[in-house]
Formats: sequence, structure tokens, C-alpha cells
Amino acid sequence: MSLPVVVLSPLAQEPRDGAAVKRLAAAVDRACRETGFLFIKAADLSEHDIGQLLALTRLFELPQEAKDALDATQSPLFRGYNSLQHGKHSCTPEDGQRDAKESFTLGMERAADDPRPASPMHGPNQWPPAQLLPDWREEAEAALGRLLGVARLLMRALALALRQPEDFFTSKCADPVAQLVLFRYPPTPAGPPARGCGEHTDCGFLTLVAQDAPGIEVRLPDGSWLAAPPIPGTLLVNLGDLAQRWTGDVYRSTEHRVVNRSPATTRHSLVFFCNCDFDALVETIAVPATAAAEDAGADAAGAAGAAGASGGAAGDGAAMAAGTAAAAGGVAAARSKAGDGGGPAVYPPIKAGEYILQRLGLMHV
Ligand SMILES: O=C(O)CCC(=O)C(=O)O
Ligand SMILES: [Fe+2]
Repeated sequence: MSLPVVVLSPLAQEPRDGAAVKRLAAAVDRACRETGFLFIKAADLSEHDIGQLLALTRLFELPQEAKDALDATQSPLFRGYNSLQHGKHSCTPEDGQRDAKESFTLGMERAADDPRPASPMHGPNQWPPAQLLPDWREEAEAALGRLLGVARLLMRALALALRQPEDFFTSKCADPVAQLVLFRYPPTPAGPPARGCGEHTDCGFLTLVAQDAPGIEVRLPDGSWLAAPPIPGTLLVNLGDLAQRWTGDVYRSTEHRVVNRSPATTRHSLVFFCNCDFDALVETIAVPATAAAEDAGADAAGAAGAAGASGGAAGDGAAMAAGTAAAAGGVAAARSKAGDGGGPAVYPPIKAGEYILQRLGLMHV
């Protein structure tokens, strides 16, 4: 078992090669149903560009007191620095163990006079002083923009994979709730390797990871762990719980962890957690429980559209109940299964930002 590498360039090319776009959407669909993990390659993000993104982790080379001056606990949105010794690190806080890593979190800013509706998850970052890290802020702001561009390309692929209009997700991501987190995981010179990031699922929509050394591991359906070391010129992508919820549990948000098993190499990563606009409504999409055969794609798309519009169940025999749920005015607070046959689940609609806020609250308190 290995994770696929999906090349997104057919979506950025004009004129479109329809067959290549269809193959790309099918590859994304398959990966999202299997593990929700894949590597992506985007034409305007070269290996050199990814190296430049990772160069932001030079922040960790600042003297400890300069990093402590940016402590995340000073920030209402918990943005800034988390130290190896004192910070709150754990993605799995309930087990009381601390993760062996430093991190630095940035998010989307918004000027006080911005005319858009307020978003509780937009706000000021803590920036390292320019005299200590010249150009760092400009590079970090550019990185946010670049990664958002790649995430939007991926969203278009996902929308096509789900047989939705191509702008289904991008139209909900004009000014998304997003965070960029830099990590530094120390090596393990002796003894059992320390846990860098406890096993967890991501709570949001899409996660894009640039990494310079092995360490991240993905839980496979049989319970074993698959290492996902860096592939030059690619980003590792995984779907979070919001994506799983959106697709009625058909697409997977899979557990993963980080363990730096190297005795000598420090691992750095740059992780872009991309969600949707704070007010974007996430309503379960009608997704066939089983993938349509590639050459039957057009037929399946037609069936999916019809099922969504009429609120019925159709397609390749899989239950497609999201339309039904919407027509019935929503479902009970708990998830409900579409029939007893183990078809896609249906969740009540929720605003993306509220969902993330709730989940991050759980992660960080
Ligand atoms: O550092 C990484 O590669 C991934 C970290 C991670 O899974 C997370 O912070 O959610
Ligand atoms: Fe994660």
C-alpha cells in the first residue's frame, strides 16, 4: 500500500483536456475513499518553492527568549510559539502526554475596518521582529496566499470528484478560516523515539503538509501504520473531520501521528489547515457509497444530480440520502444513517467556522 501522487495541473491548463481532468478527479475520489491521504503536485509550486516554504522554520533557530516573547498563550486565538518544555503541544490532550515538538501558529488576519462580516477566527498574528528575522513576515504572508491557491485547486478537484459544480468548495472559501503551523521535531539520539504528535484526526476540511524528513505515519484500515515520508516536489494532503462529515462519512478523515525515529535529523514541517469561510454552511453532500467505475462516470454524475434534486435515492444502488434530509428540513442532532444498509451518514447542517471553533476549543483547552 502506498499513497497516490496526484498531479493537479490538468485543472490549471487552458484549454482543458477533459479526459485528463476526469482521470484526476477519479484518482482524488479513490484516495479520499481509501484513506483521505494523498500527495499532490501543483504546477506553480515547484520543489524549490516548497524548500522556500520550509525555510520559514528558521524561526525556530532564534534564541529561546525571542521565541518565548511570542508565546501563543498571549494570543486570544492561540497563535504564536509553543515551546518544547512549556507549550501545549498535544493533539491528543486527553491522555496527558506531551508531544516532543515546538510549533509556531499563524492565521488569517483581518483589518479592524474590514467591511466583511466579523469572523471570530480571523485576527492578529504575533510577528517576530523584522530585525531578528528580516523578510520573514513577507515570506509567511506570501506562503499563506500560495498555499491557499493550491488548496483552492485541490478543492476544484474534490468538487469534480464529488460530482458537484467545480466551484462548489471554492465559492465557500473566499476568505477562509485557515492556519499555518510550523513544526520542529527533535531527533531521537537514543532510546525509544518520542511521540512528536499523538495519534489524531484533523478537525477541519483540508490539510496540506510540506515536510523535510520522514516522521508522519498514517493509520491503515487494518490498523497498521504507513509512513508517508516526503516526496520531492509534492505536498502531502489529508482530509479532516469536516470533509468526512460533509461527505456523509464516505470520504475519510484518517488517524495519523508523527514520530521522528531518526537519531540525528531534526524534522521540520509546515502544515496548512484550510477550512471554509466562517459562515459557510456545511450540509451533507449526496455521495454514492461506492465509487462509480471510471468509464461509467458520466452516468453516475447524472444519477447523482437527479437524486439530489428529487430527494430520492438512486445512482449505482448506494443510498444517497442527503437530498432527502435537506427536503425533510434537517435531521435529528445526532448523525443518522441512510437506512440500515450502512449507506452514507447524514449530519445536520453546521457553519464551518463554528464547527472548527468547537473542535479547536477541545484541542487547546
Ligand atoms: O507535522 C506534520 O507533518 C503533521 C502534524 C499534524 O498532523 C498536525 O499538526 O495535525
Ligand atoms: Fe494532523
